[in-house]
Amino acid sequence: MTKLSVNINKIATLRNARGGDYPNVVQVAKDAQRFGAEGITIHPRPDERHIRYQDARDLKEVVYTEFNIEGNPIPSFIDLVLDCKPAQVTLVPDAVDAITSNAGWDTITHRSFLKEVIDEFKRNGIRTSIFVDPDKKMIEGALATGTDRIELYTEEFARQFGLGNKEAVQPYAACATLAGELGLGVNAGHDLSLDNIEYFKQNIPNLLEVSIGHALIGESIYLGLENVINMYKRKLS
Ligand SMILES: CC(=O)[C@@H](O)[C@H](O)COP(=O)(O)O
Ligand SMILES: NCC(=O)COP(=O)(O)O
Repeated sequence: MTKLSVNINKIATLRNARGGDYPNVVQVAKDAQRFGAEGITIHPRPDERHIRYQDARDLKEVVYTEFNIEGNPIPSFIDLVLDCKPAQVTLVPDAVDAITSNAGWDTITHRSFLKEVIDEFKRNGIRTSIFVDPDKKMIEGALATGTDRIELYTEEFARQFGLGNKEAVQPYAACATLAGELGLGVNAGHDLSLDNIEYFKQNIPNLLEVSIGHALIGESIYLGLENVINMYKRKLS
């Protein structure tokens, strides 16, 4: 079974557009779980352009499914995660000024840094995942960091699938197979959508979890959040 973790960054984007507290991210997290989400993902960025650090603290009180906090492990992020103690932390090497996540870790170059950070999270009982491109060398490098899981960065798959190139799933399938052989769990995310999720799921062995936000919230404008969550769950079952 593949778990659906709903990324609610875009709810915070909408809230922040007016400076108030509507839509309320805590209420949306509660509702998403009631509608069937098996996890809630947030990605607090240093400029707090959407999710704020305080949101993470508020959400930890209501997320009874799997709480997943993503981000670049700068000192303030590490402190936040250790304070919130989510079920999972996903490490993403995003630059402060990146519009969105745009690359996976070089797990070879950054091995000792990742290992140090991962050790600290694991000592605190937090499962770790690292965001990686579908490159076998990076999966092998991930093993040496001590991480529990990898998250396959799926933007290129989504782009190619949209162009009709279904073969683009192959490097992801090969990396998921290798990760399984090495004992690493496999998550995936970025630009997954109702259009591409079923094909991705069918082709990726042992896919434990997908985190989906941008498309899922956009689709919910037309189809409603409850309906969309259940559509994803059917495609992932
Ligand atoms: C890690 C990742 O893949 C991202 O998709 C991210 O969580 C989305 O971040 P933004 O919502 O800031 O684009
Ligand atoms: N880890 C990926 C994620 O949380 C959501 O990415 P996207 O669906 O907003 O592209």
